[in-house]
Amino acid sequence: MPRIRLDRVGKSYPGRPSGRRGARTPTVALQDVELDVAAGEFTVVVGPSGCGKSTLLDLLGGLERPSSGRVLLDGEPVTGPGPERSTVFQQYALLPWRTARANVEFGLEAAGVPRRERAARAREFLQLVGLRAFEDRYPHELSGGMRQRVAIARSLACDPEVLLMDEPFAALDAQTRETLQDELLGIWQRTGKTVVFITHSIDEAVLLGQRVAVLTSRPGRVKEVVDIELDARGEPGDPRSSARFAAHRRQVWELLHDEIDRARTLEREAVAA
Ligand SMILES: Nc1ncnc2c1ncn2[C@@H]1O[C@H](COP(=O)(O)OP(=O)(O)OP(=O)(O)O)[C@@H](O)[C@H]1O
Repeated sequence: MPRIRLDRVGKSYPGRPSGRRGARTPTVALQDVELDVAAGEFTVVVGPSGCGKSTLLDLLGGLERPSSGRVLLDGEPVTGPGPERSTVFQQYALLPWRTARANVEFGLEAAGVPRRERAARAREFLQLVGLRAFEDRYPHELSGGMRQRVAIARSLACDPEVLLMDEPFAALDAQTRETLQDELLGIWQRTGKTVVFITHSIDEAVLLGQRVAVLTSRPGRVKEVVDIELDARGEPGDPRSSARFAAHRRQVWELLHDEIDRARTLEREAVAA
């Protein structure tokens, strides 16, 4: 049984009232999405802007309910958020009045973990993301990359089985982004978590994903799932410069290209309407 199964999932949002009668045309964000994610797998989702990627992650996180179809976790329908899933967002949602360590402890408090164990676990996970020396710093004393590391440590400290990541590195400079990509891969290899990761970057998708699911323009469906085979993953040298990386990159780009064009046309039509 897959850890996650999206079974013909659709999601519509009520549209804004428009016209003299105030009629609402619903926005169909996702339609008939089929996707399985095995336990321990790193799956990346890419797709044109507005095709429903964040919606997909919200459904997995239990923050939204599907309008049709089923979202299953270990065979059971997802009915809300749960401790076995944790989301990392693009903007590091840290509490500014808490130190790095207290931010990591935050989720553990909610889970009822005793104080001593909280402190030890928070330190362990700050160590894992290379921030042990910064545990007493407040968010405003940390760089963007460090803050995002704290957010990742906070998610991991609760030991979720599934890590949901919504463009977690998008706001970072290129160098910090590469460092965090490498760190995340290392953490994933060590911990064996199931990861669903959303990105706009094809390079990031090919580097991180064992599989890359390419969505169509809205309403988003799975156009194709590309298996990424990068032997270089465990080898010395940067996998980004391998010939296989370039081939996968091209493959994903070709799948995405038409969808991005279609999404732009739809956007232009919507503006003109
Ligand atoms: N709460 C909401 N109410 C109404 N419409 C929404 C809501 N959330 C998302 N949408 C619409 O659903 C569609 C999909 O949005 P979503 O944010 O999931 O796309 P996305 O692929 O993550 O976009 P981007 O790549 O630009 O971040 C968009 O047309 C968006 O306007």
